Amino acid sequence: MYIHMMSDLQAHASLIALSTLTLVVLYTGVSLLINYRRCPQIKGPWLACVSELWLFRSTTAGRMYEDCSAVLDQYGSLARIAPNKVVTNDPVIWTHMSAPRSKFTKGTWYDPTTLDPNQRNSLSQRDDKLHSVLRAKMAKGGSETNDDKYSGKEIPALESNIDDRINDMVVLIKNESAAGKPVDMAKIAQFFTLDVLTQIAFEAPFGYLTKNDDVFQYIQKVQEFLHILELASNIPAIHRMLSSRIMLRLFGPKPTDKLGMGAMLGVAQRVVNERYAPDAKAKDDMLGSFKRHGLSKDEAENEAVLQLLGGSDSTATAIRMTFLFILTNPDVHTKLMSEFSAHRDQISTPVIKSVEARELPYLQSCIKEGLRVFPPLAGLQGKVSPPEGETVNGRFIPGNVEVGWNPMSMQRRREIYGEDAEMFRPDRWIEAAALEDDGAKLGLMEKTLGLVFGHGKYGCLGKTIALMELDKVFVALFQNFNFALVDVVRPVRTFCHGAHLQSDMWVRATKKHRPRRSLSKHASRTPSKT
Ligand code: HEM
Repeated sequence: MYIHMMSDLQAHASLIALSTLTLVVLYTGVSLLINYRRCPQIKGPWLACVSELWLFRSTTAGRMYEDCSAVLDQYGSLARIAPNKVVTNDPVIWTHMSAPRSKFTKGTWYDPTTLDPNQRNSLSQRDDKLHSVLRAKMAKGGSETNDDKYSGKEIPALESNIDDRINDMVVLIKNESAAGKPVDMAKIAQFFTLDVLTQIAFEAPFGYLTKNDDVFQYIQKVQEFLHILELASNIPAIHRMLSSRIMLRLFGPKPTDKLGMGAMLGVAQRVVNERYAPDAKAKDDMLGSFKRHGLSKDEAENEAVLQLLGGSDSTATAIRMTFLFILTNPDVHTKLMSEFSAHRDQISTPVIKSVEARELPYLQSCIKEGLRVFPPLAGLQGKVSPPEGETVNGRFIPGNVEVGWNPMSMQRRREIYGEDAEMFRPDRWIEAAALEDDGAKLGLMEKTLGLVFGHGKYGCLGKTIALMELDKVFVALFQNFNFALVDVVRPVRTFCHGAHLQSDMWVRATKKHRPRRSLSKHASRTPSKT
């Protein structure tokens, strides 16, 4: 009797186990099928078509950028990287999605770029109406694409502020090299961009260059945080988990922090409070412009800190990589120096003016080529298709699919830039300008290159500032110094987590002796304020 009961129970248990297993297999199979059917028109690695595991694995390994480039090579200009995510390197699709009246909107990728859980900023605002209201407030005149935001018109001292920071950078390199020390150009490039941006945002530079120090350990802390940010952007479930109130209270940046992003929020709070006080005097700078155009106190705080996140790593990468390409291509370096010599009388000292730099075609070609071969921002920046789906450039994109990009493979398209698109060759821009085709080729190249700053309703708000920095920095570096790489085997350490984390770009700098005005007379007199 007992034995009979036991065998009955065992049979029962086996039946339950089998049924559970069958249900799990069925559930998994149906889920994978449902996942697959969300976007069957667009092909990609099988794991990516049925689950988020492919994207998760690639992002945690820090290989998302290379992996997306490889799937685009394999599957064509639209490839699937998750059940409801695809990646593209097609400039027509990318331009279309960000056009002012496009029905595509910002996707979940942007959610983690919210710095304050109670307030979306211009980057993280996904509601198109609210986003355009915010952008219009931040822009002079509120033009549709708002390209004149942060421009010299809104901040009259912008150019002279950048000139002062260029002088600080030259002084720092001069001092280090006079002491016989190698200089880390990866660090110096970001000290420069952070000093420019902290001055624009908070009235005075934090003095990264003058102190030769990572003030608030901002660079170190942001580098640590970018890996998580990329993971949360690519995998919404991780973002939901990290953005819970408890997690934010425990680990989120707080204005009371002594270091990192939180410390920046603290400075932003203090400076904005002063500026928005009832008796505060109006000023002709970035915060003055924010206030004039109706940004609330909280919005101004958020936008001030967002600039640092959006504009310091990106511009620093553009400086580092273009510098490295010029330094390691002797023919390019020689042509650039010849251009500087030929235009010696038209180049202001100690710092070239932006309008003068725009008249130097070879310098401009180097800047364009650096941005092209190594686009500074590499996150997916996905835009969601309208619910009914849409056909763009001959490809149907089903509804509610997030389309991200891979700027590096977009900027190396051979049919646009030539068979040697992989190479840093500034002359391609000069050659395209000389073609007798009514500017067709050059126009296409410039339009495609422009996308490194985004486009239309989502275009970069800091493009004018970034280009002004680039106009000046290479003239200052290569006119003042001879450079040589310290480590020719590994000239720079570089990892990509949406932005490029770069360090250890050690060079030996030797001051050139040229009959120029003394730098010390023109060096910055702006006080540090941290
Ligand atoms: C070489 C340097 C830079 C590059 C390549 C770059 C590129 C970009 C890109 C690709 C976007 C996103 C476009 C999209 O969502 O589709 C963007 C947005 C943005 N950038 Fe930049 N950027 C640079 C420098 C700067 C600087 C210096 C600042 C600030 C002073 C800045 C502020 C912003 C802001 C506020 C946004 C959000 C715009 C919006 O969604 O309305 N950027 N940038």
